[in-house]
Amino acid sequence: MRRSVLYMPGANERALEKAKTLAADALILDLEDAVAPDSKVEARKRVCEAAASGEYGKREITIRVNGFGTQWHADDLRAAAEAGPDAVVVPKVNSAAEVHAIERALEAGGAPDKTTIWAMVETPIAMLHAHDIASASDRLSVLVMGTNDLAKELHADHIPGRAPLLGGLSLCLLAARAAGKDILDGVFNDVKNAEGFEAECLQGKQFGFDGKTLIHPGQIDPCNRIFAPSPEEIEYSRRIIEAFESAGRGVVTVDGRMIENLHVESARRILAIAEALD
Ligand SMILES: CC(C)(COP(=O)(O)OP(=O)(O)OC[C@H]1O[C@@H](n2cnc3c(N)ncnc32)[C@H](O)[C@@H]1OP(=O)(O)O)[C@@H](O)C(=O)NCCC(=O)NCCSC(=O)C[C@H](O)C(=O)O
Ligand SMILES: [Mg+2]
Repeated sequence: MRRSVLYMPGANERALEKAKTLAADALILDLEDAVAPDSKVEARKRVCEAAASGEYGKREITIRVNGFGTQWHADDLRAAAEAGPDAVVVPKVNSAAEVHAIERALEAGGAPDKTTIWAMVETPIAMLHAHDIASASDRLSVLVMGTNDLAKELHADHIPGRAPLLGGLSLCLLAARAAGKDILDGVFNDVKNAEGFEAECLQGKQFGFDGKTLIHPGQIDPCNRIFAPSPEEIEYSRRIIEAFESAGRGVVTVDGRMIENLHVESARRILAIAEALD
């Protein structure tokens, strides 16, 4: 499950420690935006030690390296490959060729097979290349929306409902699903605005995102709740499966709504998620 995926500044030892007790499904130990240039090298060492420590239980552990064209990129990738996290998160991926370069760097650095690539899509060109990126490699398992960078590049405002970003979000979702990959929604910056956060989680869930990236521990519980099947969804899923199976024909109605096999498949997916979370 990747409902809640928390970024943690790689230079913040207290946060790295605290994360061992948090209910996030996955952690992104960050070397990019949350780490000042002077602290990059020290943070790299700290984050790689944390990733290799095995002290984070069943949480997925990922390392976000600095991007292409930065002075830290190659050394970050080399160190991350050696640490062997569940995934390496690469910011501002713009093409399939960049995915291939990451793949080669991980292989050259001796990364274990379990270390996959999470590609961040956060520029206008990445929106337009989203399917090329998502399908470039079997090692790429997840697309991650970078909505702060995307809004910056678009000269867009951050507004409730995210109208300026919907085109990009949709393109990336289409790309991820067409390539059979997971996709995570971007972060919500206003950490004290619980109502706005829940509305954005719900929007992401309704769009079809697998989960959301987070910046604060207070965002984990509402995110886990919203991205899990609700009791109503579970109950409805059970009823439509039962109605369909007992009718023994191609189409039935439940609560006045048409139910075909494709709805039953969706209901089975929801029940499988609920069971996995139980
Ligand atoms: C946003 C914050 C700077 C807020 O910090 P602060 O006001 O200090 O938070 P609190 O005092 O409420 O913190 C309470 C305790 O929780 C711990 N904490 C806070 N954040 C985290 C975290 N992310 N992971 C783990 N633990 C965390 C504090 O240490 C406090 O602990 P304690 O003292 O024991 O009570 C801050 O939350 C923060 O730095 N968040 C992460 C920022 C970050 O990682 N940014 C980069 C990723 S987002 C991004 O880049 C998106 C993308 O690229 C895009 O383009 O959109
Ligand atoms: Mg970004």
